[in-house]
Amino acid sequence: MGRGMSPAERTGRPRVGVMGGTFDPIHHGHLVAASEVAASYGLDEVVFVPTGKPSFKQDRKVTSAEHRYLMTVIATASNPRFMVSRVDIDRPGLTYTVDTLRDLSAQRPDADLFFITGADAVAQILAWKDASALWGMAHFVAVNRPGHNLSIDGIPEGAVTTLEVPALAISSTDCRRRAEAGKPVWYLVPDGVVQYIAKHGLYRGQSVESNRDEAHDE
Ligand SMILES: Nc1ncnc2c1ncn2[C@@H]1O[C@H](COP(=O)(O)OP(=O)(O)OP(=O)(O)O)[C@@H](O)[C@H]1O
Ligand SMILES: O=C(O)c1ccc[n+]([C@@H]2O[C@H](COP(=O)([O-])O)[C@@H](O)[C@H]2O)c1
Repeated sequence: MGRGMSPAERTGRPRVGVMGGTFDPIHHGHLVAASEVAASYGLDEVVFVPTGKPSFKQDRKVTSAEHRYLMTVIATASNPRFMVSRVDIDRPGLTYTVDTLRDLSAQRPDADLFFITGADAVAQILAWKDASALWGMAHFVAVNRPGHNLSIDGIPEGAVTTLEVPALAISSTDCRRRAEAGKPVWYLVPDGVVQYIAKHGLYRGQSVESNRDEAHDE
């Protein structure tokens, strides 16, 4: 049984969700997406994987990986089925899902992997590094997201399935802008993340670093 199995197929192997994201900061849209996919696909756990240097966000500043990692740990701590992995933040260079899945597969050779992605991310998936290799490494689950059309046109049949989840019009961009303007982010992000943002003065011009991959700069 390959990892790009049909989601309905029960192999007896652990079913592990992989929720990749920059999580700058993590918000309830991410958590609801992971929870809904876990319930619908019978996942045993979901591993949240904060990106190191997200390849599609090189034109913007991104908060340091350690802050994003710790906010993700805080946000997921109360759910016994949610885990957080450092594979992407500990790997040098730009973050690519082909590397994420390779590393997680090596750590969990017994598991079937389900990569969870929102409508905006799945729309670009054919432009991801080694896209054609991805379908054999995990099954992809695309969830709806307000403001984005959920389309899987052009993706090989059966590689991606879609799931309608409760629509939460929350984005990390909006959370950052609100924090920067001194507006509340209560109930958009978990309480502990609100407190973490305030404690470290995030999104007020501090703690951001360039997201350029200096190793690739000329
Ligand atoms: N409100 C949401 N509902 C469903 N999926 C979401 C939502 N927000 C983000 N996602 C998905 O979660 C994954 C990680 O998203 P990411 O960390 O980039 O958050 P974001 O809110 O899109 O951030 P930003 O606004 O900074 O671009 C992506 O697959 C994205 O599509
Ligand atoms: O592999 C790629 O080329 C690739 C390009 C863009 C995004 N991704 C992955 O998609 C997930 C969401 O990314 P982002 O930038 O929307 O936070 C995250 O796990 C990224 O590593 C992956």
